[in-house]
Amino acid sequence: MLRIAVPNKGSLSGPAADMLHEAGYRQRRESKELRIVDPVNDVEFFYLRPRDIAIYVSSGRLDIGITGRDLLVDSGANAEEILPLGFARSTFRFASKPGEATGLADLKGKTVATSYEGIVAKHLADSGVDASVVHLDGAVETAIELGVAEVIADVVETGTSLRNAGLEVFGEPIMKSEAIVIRRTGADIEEPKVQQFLRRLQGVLVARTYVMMDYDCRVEQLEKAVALTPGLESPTVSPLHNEGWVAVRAMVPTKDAQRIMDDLYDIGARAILTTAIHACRL
Ligand SMILES: Nc1ncnc2c1ncn2[C@@H]1O[C@H](COP(=O)(O)OP(=O)(O)OP(=O)(O)O)[C@@H](O)[C@H]1O
Ligand SMILES: O=P(O)(O)OC[C@H]1O[C@H](OP(=O)(O)OP(=O)(O)O)[C@H](O)[C@@H]1O
Ligand SMILES: [Mg+2]
Repeated sequence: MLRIAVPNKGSLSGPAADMLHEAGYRQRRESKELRIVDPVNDVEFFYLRPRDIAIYVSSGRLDIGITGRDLLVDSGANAEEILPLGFARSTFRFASKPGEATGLADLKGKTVATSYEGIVAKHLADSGVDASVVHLDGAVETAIELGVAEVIADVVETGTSLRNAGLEVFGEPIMKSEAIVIRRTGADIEEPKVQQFLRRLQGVLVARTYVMMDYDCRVEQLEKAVALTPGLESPTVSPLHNEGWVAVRAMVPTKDAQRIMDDLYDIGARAILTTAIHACRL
């Protein structure tokens, strides 16, 4: 049975459970459940603190985990990213009161408050900057106002939390993060059960980012039309009863669908339809 660690709280937990549900796995009904078995799919899910997941997976007792890239790096655990999942996207950045710092060099001798001590200490050491780090569990934006630190290093998504605290980012982003699937470093990812799990999640990712597009066009316009909708491998082209016309079917990225429909219309394609993809295996 495949044993999988899933975040039980915070920004990662809801989207991770949604993705697993979309991939056809049974998920817990109550937030107090700490583990459930999905006998149909031969999988057991363990609901753990996001921060602890890399540690459990690195021990080898759990086969796979879903966590954040920043949490994996921060833990220093012996686990590696095997699939990015596209949600809980954020950057990890330094911030201070406006005008207090413009780059890493300004950190010398200062105190940096963060919940991600591992990332920050390594970044400072790699950059040869001598600054102290104070660990806080969360709400680190307040640390400057309350005199615990002059600088913070934290997760930034919209920037609202920083703005509300009157702080500004400075320097280059320390890292970009998103939810990822992890496995113990060096463990076999070709194992059939692991591959099947990854294919299911990849199917959800594709279903979320592509739509199916169908349209009719004149044979003379086919090459131009196909250039607009090349599909993943190659579009399906079927003859229509009306001579000189064909029906074309191809997957297109959802974000480009409206523009592609306009371009197809302009070259004479008609009956242009898009439909959602609910699941797929590429
Ligand atoms: N506002 C946010 N937008 C996107 N991703 C976020 C946000 N806040 C945290 N994350 C991501 O979520 C993961 C951290 O999850 P974790 O549950 O520890 O923190 P949290 O979501 O801040 O929850 P809490 O602090 O309430 O426990 C990290 O990968 C981080 O990058
Ligand atoms: O740029 P934003 O969109 O404002 O998002 C970033 C904020 O979200 C998270 O905080 P959370 O609400 O999880 O509180 P925490 O600091 O206690 O973790 C993170 O720690 C930042 O504070
Ligand atoms: Mg948080």
